[in-house]
This record gives sequence, C-alpha cells and structure tokens, in this order.
Amino acid sequence: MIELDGLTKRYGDKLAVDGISCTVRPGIVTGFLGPNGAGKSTTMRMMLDLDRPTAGEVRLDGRHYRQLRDPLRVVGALLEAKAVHGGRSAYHHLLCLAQSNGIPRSRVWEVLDTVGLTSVARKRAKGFSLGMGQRLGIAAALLGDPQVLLFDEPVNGLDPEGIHWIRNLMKNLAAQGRTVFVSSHLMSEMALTADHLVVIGQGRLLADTSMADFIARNSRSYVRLRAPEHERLLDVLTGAGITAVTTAGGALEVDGQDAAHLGELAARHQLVLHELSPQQASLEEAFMRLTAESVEYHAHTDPLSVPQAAGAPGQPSAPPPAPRAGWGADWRKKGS
Ligand SMILES: Nc1ncnc2c1ncn2[C@@H]1O[C@H](COP(=O)(O)OP(=O)(O)OP(=O)(O)O)[C@@H](O)[C@H]1O
Repeated sequence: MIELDGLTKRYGDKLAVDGISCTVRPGIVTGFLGPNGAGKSTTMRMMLDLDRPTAGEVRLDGRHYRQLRDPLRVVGALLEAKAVHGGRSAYHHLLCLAQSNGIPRSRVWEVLDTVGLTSVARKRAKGFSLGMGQRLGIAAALLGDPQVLLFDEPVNGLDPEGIHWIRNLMKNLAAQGRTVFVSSHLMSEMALTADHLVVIGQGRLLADTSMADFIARNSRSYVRLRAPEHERLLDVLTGAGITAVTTAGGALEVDGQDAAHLGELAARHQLVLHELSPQQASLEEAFMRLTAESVEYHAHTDPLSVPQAAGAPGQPSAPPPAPRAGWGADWRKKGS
C-alpha cells in the first residue's frame, strides 16, 4: 500500500505537487495519469525519497522510505530506462544492487529469467536496445521481491510484444497481491492495464476512482439508433417523450435511455432497426475532458487543444478528439 498524505512539493514559485492525499491499494493495478507537467514524476520521486516533500508525506506499507533498511525488498521502481552503468553486464548490474540490499545471488538469475534476459546476462548493458534496457530496469525493480512496485512510463518506446509482456507482468504482480502504481501517457494501454486511476492536473488530485467510474463520470454515454424508417422512429421517440438528435451521418442519438428500452419501444411500433448500440467514450476522451482545464502546455497549431468527449446533450456529437499533432512538439506555455 502507498499512502500519500498532503504531499506537496514546491520548486521556487512553482507548486509542482499541491497537497495530494490518496491511498494506492494492493491487489490491483493503479494507473497514474496527468497531462505533461502535472507532477507525476515529482510525486513518484518523492515516493522513493529522491525528492524531499515541502510538506506532507508518503508511506510505503506504513513506513517512510528513509526508514527502510533494505529498500529494494519493500519497493521496486522503474523510473528511467537505462539508468545503468553501461560498461557493466546485466548480471553485474543486478548483482551490485542485490549485494547492497542483502539479496542472494541466486535471485539475480531468477529475475533475469523472469524478464527474458538470461541469454544476454553477460553482455554489456550499453549495447542493449531500448526494450532490453526496459526489461533490465524491471528486473532491478523485481530483485527484492517487493510488495510495492512503481513504473514510470514503462512501455515508452517498446514494440507491441514488449508492451504486451509488460501489461501482463503488471497484472500478474497485482494478482499476487502487490501494489502496482504505473504512469503512462498511452491511454489505450492504460485502459487495458489499470483497474483504478489516480489523475492529477497542475499538481492537484483530480480523480481517485475505478476505471469504469472514471469513464462514466467524465464522458457522455448515449445510444445510437439507425432505422430505414428514420422519420417514423423519430416520431415514435418524440411521442414517448424521448429527445433524439439526428447526426450528420443519419443516425439518431439518445441520451439517458437504456438501449433495451429503446429497442422494445421500436419493436412495439414494428420498426426495423439497423443499429441499436450503447456508446461510451474512451478513456482518452474522458481523460482529455477532465484535464482540459489543467493542461499546462497547449499546442498552438491544434484547434482541438481543449477537447470535448462528445457533444453536449441535445447537440450532435462533436468529432472525437483528433490525435494531438503537436503532442511533445511545438508547445508553448499556456497564455504566452
Ligand atoms: N527540479 C525541478 N526544478 C524546478 N521545477 C521542476 C523540477 N522538476 C519538476 N519541475 C516542474 O514541476 C512541474 C511538474 O513536473 P513533473 O516532471 O513532475 O511533471 P510530470 O507530470 O511528470 O510531467 P511529464 O508527463 O511531462 O513527464 C513542472 O511544471 C516542472 O516544470
């Protein structure tokens, strides 16, 4: 379990983390989301005592990091890939870590096997690909068989096989009853991996809730219908006191109604339906909707930089947010 209690970090004028309190529970994967500059890395660094909080505290299974005699046995972290002495072999890198934390040599071979690096264990880490470097970082995190695991952007730059592997690894670690806390900017990946979400924006806690609840609360859900007798369906719906909006594509969208109820209503009027589909926004849309106000950097080339998940009730749907062409490039400070 990780407990954050009023956790605050100020760098000069900049309040990077602003009084965050929450508990990251064991047995599930908790995703840590926030726009660029939200304070995720700073929060994770404070969890590992790499940065001192200005106020508040973090406890890992009830203790401060500083109180841990062999930290790797309590918490494992992947903060930065390739934080490795490049001249050392994978084996020696892990052996040094093991020896400084009272971990037996045999465990080094176990974790090398877990991450699939046994065959290159004696090779120098500087020749490793990005994916191999990530696997070595994960081996280091697992070395002490810790109950708490932190992963900062673990799938960055990995190929689909590597992403799949890390996803399953995190799920398995959580299924073993460990606390797994993972940050990522890849929403589709997070949607597949995390059960619970902690979302921050400009250093403040915006949400601490289950994945399903987060999407439901931060997006519009509606039912889409298509019928060859479009006008008659519209009349039937209106007659039943149901507001339906015709989209540009010729479908009808209805908010706040159960799909089964709408299907039965159409059947009672002998209306053929070609589509009757409940629609729910993606995690990405829900995230962008929640954090639109707290995005620190906006791309000035992107007109959709304040995104909408869908049209407001009674309005035709807004187009889904376009992939952010300027994400990571061409940024400027908001308001500058
Ligand atoms: N050492 C530092 N000195 C001054 N300001 C800092 C320092 N580290 C972080 N900041 C500022 O604190 C804020 C939070 O940064 P942080 O790196 O924690 O955000 P993040 O959510 O991890 O961002 P990203 O998703 O871009 O990695 C940012 O405005 C950043 O510029």
